[in-house]
Amino acid sequence: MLRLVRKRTTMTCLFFKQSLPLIFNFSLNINTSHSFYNPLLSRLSSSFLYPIQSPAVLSFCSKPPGSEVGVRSVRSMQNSESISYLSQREAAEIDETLMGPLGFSVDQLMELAGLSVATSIAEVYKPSEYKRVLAVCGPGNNGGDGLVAARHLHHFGYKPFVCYPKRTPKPLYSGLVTQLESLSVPFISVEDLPLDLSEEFDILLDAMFGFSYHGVPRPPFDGLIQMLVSLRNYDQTRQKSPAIVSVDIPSGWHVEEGDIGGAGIKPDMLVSLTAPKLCAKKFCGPHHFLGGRFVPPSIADKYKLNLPSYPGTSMCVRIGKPPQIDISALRENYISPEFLEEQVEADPVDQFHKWFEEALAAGLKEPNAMALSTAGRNGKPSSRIVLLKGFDKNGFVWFTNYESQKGHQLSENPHASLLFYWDGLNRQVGRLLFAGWSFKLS
Ligand SMILES: NC(=O)C1=CN([C@@H]2O[C@H](COP(=O)(O)OP(=O)(O)OC[C@H]3O[C@@H](n4cnc5c(N)ncnc54)[C@H](OP(=O)(O)O)[C@@H]3O)[C@@H](O)[C@H]2O)[C@H](O)CC1
Ligand SMILES: [K+]
Repeated sequence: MLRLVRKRTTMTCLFFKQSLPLIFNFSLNINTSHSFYNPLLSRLSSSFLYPIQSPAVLSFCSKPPGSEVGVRSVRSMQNSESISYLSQREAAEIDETLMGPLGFSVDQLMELAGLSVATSIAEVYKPSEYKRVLAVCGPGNNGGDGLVAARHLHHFGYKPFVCYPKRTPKPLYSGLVTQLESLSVPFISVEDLPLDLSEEFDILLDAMFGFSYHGVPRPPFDGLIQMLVSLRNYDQTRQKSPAIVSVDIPSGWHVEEGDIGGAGIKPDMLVSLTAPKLCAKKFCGPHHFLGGRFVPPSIADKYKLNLPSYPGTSMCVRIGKPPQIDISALRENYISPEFLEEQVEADPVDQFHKWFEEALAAGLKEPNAMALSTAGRNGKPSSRIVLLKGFDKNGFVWFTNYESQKGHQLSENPHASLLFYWDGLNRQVGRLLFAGWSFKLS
């Protein structure tokens, strides 16, 4: 039974299962991760190939043209040549102004600085691959930033460890330590650190010294800096060595001149705070970020700061171009809970419902976005992202325009495929195959 009722911009497609029982085919394929092994996948696929038992009505209606969700603006590239750099004196002066006439407290600024560091790390190093973070914290505020960052990283799903050999007996610092202890973040003494840090950690957070560093490093920081230096050279051929992330200044570098002598730490990531210091011009690692989103216009004007603007609600912004990426090396190592055959719902729609609830609960962005693939009479497939507007045992509903390519293709060829990609749940869920569409326009 095929019914077509036309209205200007909307279309509802209905499938009446009883009238087309032989050509209807509905399956749900599951691909969650590498832990989901193929034999099971193939059995599941075949077991799901059955007609829906209830009277099937699959409908989809259209949105008027122009009502599509707006395209998000793409973050513009920042030219690192035009960025402002601060001298050591200017950095200290800005700090004093912020915490004097401008009414900030050190706790506040440190919290924002540490959060920026944690979010910068999360932008580049996913906890699925870079879980174990050792924060090496110094005696001053740079060390405090490291303690704050470690706490946020814990909440972001990383496993932080802290080496904090010269503790500052001020309430701010002891509070930060207590907060980490309450999260069971382990503190490791210098003596207990493994000789080869690369065995035990995926990220080394260098929060030893910031813009007040001077002279040559005193013990135990001389040794700690050497551990980071010996660990990492750019030409190293290890499969994977820990990423070194420096807070504000690579520790041991001259604040203005940089790595004098060239034997210092070579971080993979530098998170400059407020504005990059002069030494950051010498930074040639792949990831330079700016954090400390608290600079008021009076400071920016006074120091003629030319800094990239932070996108949206982000606490960090990349400076300069992202490194060239080897597309063939782009790969996540997914770790997902085991998924066994006996856990699968008998009805694929029930299974989908369960997963959709999980995707909603996980707070994923637009979990109802799905790739719809169709092919017209000529058999050439085309895919696009559409939004699921509802589903039940009768089918899945989305909006389309009757005059659109997909509208034409579906009217010529009723076969379609839906695919949901739920990143964050490590789940590429569901290929839903339909056949036997009929169209009702409303
Ligand atoms: N406005 C901002 O951007 C904010 C940045 N923050 C962070 O604060 C640091 C600057 O913090 P500060 O406490 O002024 O300085 P440092 O963290 O660099 O360290 C000072 C301590 O280090 C000792 N020190 C200095 N040189 C050496 C050395 N060669 N060997 C051993 N120890 C050294 C110093 O001791 P001294 O006795 O030598 O004075 C201090 O104990 C900035 O870079 C940001 O990371 C804030 O968190 C928020 C605002
Ligand atoms: K540092």
